[in-house]
Amino acid sequence: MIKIERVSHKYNLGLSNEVKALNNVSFSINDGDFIGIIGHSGSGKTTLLNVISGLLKPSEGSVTYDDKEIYHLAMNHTSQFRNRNIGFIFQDYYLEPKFTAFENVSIPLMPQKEWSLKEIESKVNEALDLVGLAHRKHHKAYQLSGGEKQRVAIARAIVTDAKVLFADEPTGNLDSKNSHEIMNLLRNLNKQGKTIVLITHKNEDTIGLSKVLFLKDGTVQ
Ligand SMILES: Nc1ncnc2c1ncn2[C@@H]1O[C@H](COP(=O)(O)OP(=O)(O)OP(=O)(O)O)[C@@H](O)[C@H]1O
Repeated sequence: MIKIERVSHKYNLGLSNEVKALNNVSFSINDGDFIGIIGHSGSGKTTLLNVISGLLKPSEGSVTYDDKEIYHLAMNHTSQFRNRNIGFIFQDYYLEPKFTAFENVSIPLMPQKEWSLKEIESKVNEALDLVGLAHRKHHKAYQLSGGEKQRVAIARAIVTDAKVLFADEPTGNLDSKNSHEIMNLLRNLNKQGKTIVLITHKNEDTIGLSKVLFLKDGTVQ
């Protein structure tokens, strides 16, 4: 379970110029939830996602995973915790364009020296199979369509067996057919036990989710 308690965040731009991006946000995420975060541009969605996922220490408040406060861990433990437990999916995919689909998906397994090359190969193949892209594994990322790129990014997010997936507008660059397919893939991963936190602009993406939070000016409505 993830608990977000009294989280506020200010970006300090110097010369007493600051932006209050989050204001006293509290909610919890149960294991197996599929949470949607929706809100207008600038309402604080990405800031909130970065705070919950351990990328951005908030100015105030706490984020705990099973009673472990992530921002109290030593810096290297926070990144180790993220690498093992959390997968990220972004609107712009962030793939290495000249790496193959297979190589892109293998990247998160590299810092965890516990895997042999054989184990890495089987995990990557399994993840690519799960997203329906086994037949494109030797394609370089730049040779893939947008929908295929997002599938590779999802395979990369799940290859470490991460329990929680954070998806920041994963359908933002896709047409409606591909968006629908990516949302179905995320729904299936959720049915298989992944906890998912999704940021979206699109109301239709939030249909059937366990909880939808509407953010306005940094506050949950
Ligand atoms: N690094 C930063 N430095 C200063 N201000 C920032 C920074 N990042 C975000 N902000 C400001 O914080 C507020 C919330 O931004 P955030 O990116 O969280 O919103 P968002 O809801 O994700 O927006 P969008 O839907 O447009 O991506 C905005 O007013 C933004 O200008």
